[in-house]
Amino acid sequence: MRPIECQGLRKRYGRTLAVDGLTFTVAPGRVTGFVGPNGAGKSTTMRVILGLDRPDAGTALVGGRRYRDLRTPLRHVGALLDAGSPDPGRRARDHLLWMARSNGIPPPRVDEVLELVGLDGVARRRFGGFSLGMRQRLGIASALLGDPPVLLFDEPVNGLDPDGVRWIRGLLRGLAAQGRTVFVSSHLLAELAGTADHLVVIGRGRLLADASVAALTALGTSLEAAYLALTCGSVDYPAGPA
Ligand SMILES: Nc1ncnc2c1ncn2[C@@H]1O[C@H](COP(=O)(O)OP(=O)(O)OP(=O)(O)O)[C@@H](O)[C@H]1O
Repeated sequence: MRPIECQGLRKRYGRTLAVDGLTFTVAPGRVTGFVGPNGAGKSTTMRVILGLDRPDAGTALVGGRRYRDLRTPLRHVGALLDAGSPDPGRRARDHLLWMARSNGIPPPRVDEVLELVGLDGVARRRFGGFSLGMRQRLGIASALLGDPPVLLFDEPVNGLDPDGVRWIRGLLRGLAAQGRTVFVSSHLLAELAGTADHLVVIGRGRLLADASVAALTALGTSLEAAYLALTCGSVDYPAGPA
C-alpha cells in the first residue's frame, strides 16, 4: 500500500503564503486527520497533492509518484474535494460511467460503488435534484470508483445529518482497515477523535504536530484542548471571551 509524502511543500497565492515548507507523510492502514484553523492551508495542500495546483517548491508524492504523472489517476487516488461539481442535468449513474470510461474502469464497478454508498435506488435521477447528503455520497462514490489505495476527503461530513456522519465514520475506518491510506480534513475534532488514528496539525501553512490521536489527547484534557493549545499562535481571527 502507498503513502502520501509531502516534502518541503510551499505554495504562494499573490501575497499570501498558503503553504510554507510542509513536510509530512500519511501512512497506509490508518485514518489520518488533517486539521488547522481556517486558512491554515489544508485545502491548498490537498489540491497540490492532487495536481490541481502546482507547488512553488517541494514535492507531493502518492505512492512515490506525482499525481500528474499517473495515467489513470482514479485507480491510484480517490478524492472528495467539492461535492457540488457534476452537471446538474446529468444522471448520477451517467456521471460515474463517464468518469469510469476516462480511467479504463469496467462499467459494472459503477453499480458496485452506487450500492456501496447507498445511491443505487436513485442512480437514474439527475444530480441537480440531489440533497447535500446525496451529493456527498455521489462524491464518495466517485472517489471509490477506481478502488484506489489512497483516498483524500476534504471536510466529508460537512452538512451531513447524524446518520450520514456515522456512515462516513464507518466507511473511513473500513477503508483504513483494508490497508488503504486515508487522509481526511475536518474541523470537527470530536468527530475526528472517534475516527482518526493520527493527526497532522498545521497553522499558517506550517506543520504544528504530526502525532497519534492518543499522544495528542494526552497533551491536554481533551483532543480539542490539545488542538487549541497547539494552534493558539496561528489563528487569524481568534474568538473573544466566551
Ligand atoms: N486560489 C486562491 N487564490 C488566492 N488565495 C488563496 C487561494 N486559495 C487559497 N488561498 C489562500 O490561501 C490560504 C490557505 O487557504 P486554504 O483554503 O488552503 O486553507 P484551509 O486550511 O483549507 O482553510 P479552511 O479551513 O477555512 O477551509 C488562505 O489565506 C486563502 O485565502
